[in-house]
Amino acid sequence: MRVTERSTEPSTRPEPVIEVERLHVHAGASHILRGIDLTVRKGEAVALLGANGSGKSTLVRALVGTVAPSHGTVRLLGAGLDADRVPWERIGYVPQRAGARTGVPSTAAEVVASGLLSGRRWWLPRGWRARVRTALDEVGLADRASSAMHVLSGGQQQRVLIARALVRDPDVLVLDEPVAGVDRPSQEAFAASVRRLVGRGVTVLVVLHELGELTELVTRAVVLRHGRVVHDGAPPRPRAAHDAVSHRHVHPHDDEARRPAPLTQNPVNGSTEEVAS
Ligand SMILES: Nc1ncnc2c1ncn2[C@@H]1O[C@H](COP(=O)(O)OP(=O)(O)OP(=O)(O)O)[C@@H](O)[C@H]1O
Repeated sequence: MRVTERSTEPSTRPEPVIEVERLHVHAGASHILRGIDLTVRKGEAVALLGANGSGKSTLVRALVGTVAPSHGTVRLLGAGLDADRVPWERIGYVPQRAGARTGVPSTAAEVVASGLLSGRRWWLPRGWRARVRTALDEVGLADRASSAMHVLSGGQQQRVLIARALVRDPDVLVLDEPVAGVDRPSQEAFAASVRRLVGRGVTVLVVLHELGELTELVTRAVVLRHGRVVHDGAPPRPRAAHDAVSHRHVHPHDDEARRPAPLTQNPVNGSTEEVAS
């Protein structure tokens, strides 16, 4: 009998937290995601970049189960999305342009507390006030707990929504353009919280148009173009020459786009370009 040798060495790589394999998403006749493979491991801070319409939000929505794949698989924290065993309480999600207006005037603390409710649990857990306070403190809004949402700036409202995701004390945080159009203090507060979270071993996947305040923090960038991954590795470096708004971008055709290449990022609009060799 032939015995297959297997290594008894424990793997030193952190375990995968997000696993996407051959993911395709269609919407009507549109083929939006065209075979995405992506593994994010525990403790990574990954930026998902790409031009408008490249599929970033669709990928994130497929990850959290709000968009159904037409083909392929998604696993979160080791559980397949299709098997309905994902521990959602360990996952924080901030959707793109999440509306803070509910029709009912709510305070920041109430909005954050709603993050402690889940599909199966309609009551707040013991100690919820302290958790809400900690989450608001995390985004620099400890003093605004009892402020009504509508009196907060757009950036502060967005920070409250981030606190709503943080109040679960998640192991994984998925954010879709959390700082788009928000004021500078909110961007800085956001970067500071991500830094603390990553320091605690939380895995972060964040859709961004530009790395901005997160430049030093993000260790890996995944760039989408036309529904495909065209770069997965070191974050693109901003280049001074691209600062000009008038700068023209080259968008290669699909065939060229399949070839991964080193990229630089236009800091103005977040689009990426291949480095001239
Ligand atoms: N439900 C839908 N029906 C039809 N087309 C859709 C649907 N959702 C997304 N799309 C299209 O799929 C493409 C990818 O959209 P998606 O929002 O994922 O891109 P994105 O990279 O997040 O863009 P942005 O940076 O502008 O947010 C776009 O062309 C969009 O118009």
